[in-house]
Amino acid sequence: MPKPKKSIQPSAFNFKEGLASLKFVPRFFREIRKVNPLLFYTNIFCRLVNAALPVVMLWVGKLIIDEVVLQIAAETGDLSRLWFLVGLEFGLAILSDLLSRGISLSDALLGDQYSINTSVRIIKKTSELNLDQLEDSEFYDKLERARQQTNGRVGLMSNILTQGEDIIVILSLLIGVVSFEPWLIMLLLFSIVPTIINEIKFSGTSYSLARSWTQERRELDYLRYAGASDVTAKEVKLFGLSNYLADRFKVLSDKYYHKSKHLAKQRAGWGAVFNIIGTGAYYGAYIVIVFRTVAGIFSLGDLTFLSGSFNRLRGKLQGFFTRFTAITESALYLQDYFEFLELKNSHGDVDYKLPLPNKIKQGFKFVNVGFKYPKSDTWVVRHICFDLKVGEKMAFVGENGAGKTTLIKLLLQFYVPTEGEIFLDGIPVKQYDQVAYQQYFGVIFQDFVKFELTIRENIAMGEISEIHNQPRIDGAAEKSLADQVITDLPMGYEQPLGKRFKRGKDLSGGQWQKIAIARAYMKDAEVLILDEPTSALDARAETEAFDRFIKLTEGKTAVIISHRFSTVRIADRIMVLKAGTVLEIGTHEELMVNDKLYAELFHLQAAGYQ
Ligand SMILES: Nc1ncnc2c1ncn2[C@@H]1O[C@H](COP(=O)(O)OP(=O)(O)OP(=O)(O)O)[C@@H](O)[C@H]1O
Repeated sequence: MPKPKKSIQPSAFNFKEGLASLKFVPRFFREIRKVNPLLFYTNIFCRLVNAALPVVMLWVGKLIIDEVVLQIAAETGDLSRLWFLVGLEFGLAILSDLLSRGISLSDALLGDQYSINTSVRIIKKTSELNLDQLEDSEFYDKLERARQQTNGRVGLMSNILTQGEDIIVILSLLIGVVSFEPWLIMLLLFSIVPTIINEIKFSGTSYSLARSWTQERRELDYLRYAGASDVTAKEVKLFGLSNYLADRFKVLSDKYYHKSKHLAKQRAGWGAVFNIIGTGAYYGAYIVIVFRTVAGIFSLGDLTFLSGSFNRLRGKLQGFFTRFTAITESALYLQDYFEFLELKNSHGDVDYKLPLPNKIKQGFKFVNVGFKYPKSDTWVVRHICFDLKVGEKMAFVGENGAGKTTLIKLLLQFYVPTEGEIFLDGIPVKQYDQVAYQQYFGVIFQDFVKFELTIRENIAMGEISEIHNQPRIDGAAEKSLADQVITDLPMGYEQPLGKRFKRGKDLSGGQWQKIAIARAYMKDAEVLILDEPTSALDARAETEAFDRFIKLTEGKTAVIISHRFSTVRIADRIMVLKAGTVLEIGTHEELMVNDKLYAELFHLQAAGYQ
């Protein structure tokens, strides 16, 4: 049984850190307000009115009891004031109920809208970042914590607003109690101090435990996915992996469970002890109030008002402190979310970026380019020098891991070369505006995305603003041979693909590739790159796809990566890579004469077909 790698301890939590995280709260509220100002202000208004009600209701209750006592003693028979007071209390009770429901409703609606807004921002932020950042596991930890932000923040919002509401309730009740018996406040303080100590002791521990487990939680999510998803189901069944994955999941989650159980038990144990002390203090106060009432110092109404107010005050104050720690913990997640939003593209902000030429004039030039992936000491490619001339069709070939895809990623500025420089029309590519630069390219990678959306959307992803431009979509589908796939589907372009959704239809590997290639044609890009997108096509379809590609992209610059030499040979020039360096470069005929790796591999494949 594999064991989780390290022992995870929640780091010691600093109470000050919790307090400091509160500085994110104003920004949080500004964002919620922006999401729906009307709902936001309605919520605040309802809470303000609701906050004034408890003390008013307790006071009306006191007046009712005093009136009842008066009526019993005086026997006047005039009950109109009593009925008025009862009616008033009834009205207040209904108002309080309506306000509470209004608050819950607006909390839920605001929370939903805010979570949608947060998810959208996370998607957009992710798209702004560079590939080296997206491929980093620390990035995934940040993303995971930011994602948690999207669900849990409804609670934070209502906690903070309830806190504000409770401050008003506490102040109004305090004024009521102090005006009768100032010393009761001493008892009150005594009754809540244990709660405060308890909260300070444990505040932040849940957050620091959860934070220290971010990576393991991602691992758990992944194991859940690997063990229970349509994508992995075939192999899980065939290799009998279900128990292995389930056990691995259980070992890791049990470890978390034990840690959080220990924390929860400690919290509950201490909480119970401190609560008993607090309850003792309350009953001390209650006994004093009862004695004073018996001695005739307080009326019966005063008794109910004071004991009611005291009890509520204690409850509200306890709630205030408990909620306070919940708020500081949640605000720490807020900090994670805002930190995520502030992530900068790793290529940095450069004050001025050159505009791109409308048309490429000369082409690209790699000068002594070398690259190591982040956090790696290995040169994946090195001393790479070649030209990709405008209008040229170039093919990259080489064994697995030779560095072909890496060169494409460098050309696309997904990564910056560790040494050397890439030029476009004589200017280093990093001087151009990166977003505009990447728009130059239409690329289909070997691991292209199978969007589980309609065929129309899958093709239009190449140029999404043209999704309703039927002739353009038809043209792209025809060029990539996807039109044959579409004709056979009952819903045509509107056919949802994949198995995830209702009416979805899955395609064969080759059919998916044709749809993906249509995406490249959809974009009227200056440079087209096909990174092994035809590996699942049958031999006839692949040859046809490449022939078409060469013809249809007449005048455009293109790069093709393929392991099939029979198709690669039609490229203008072929670059052969070996272990990250350029071994040979030239036309098919030149390389055959050269009689090195290309000629060897070509003969090897040709022999396989004989
Ligand atoms: N994101 C990454 N982080 C670290 N190393 C990577 C990453 N991507 C690729 N590599 C490493 O870089 C080397 C070159 O990979 P690359 O994908 O460029 O090869 P390739 O020639 O396209 O191979 P194939 O024909 O198998 O697609 C490999 O050794 C690979 O392990």
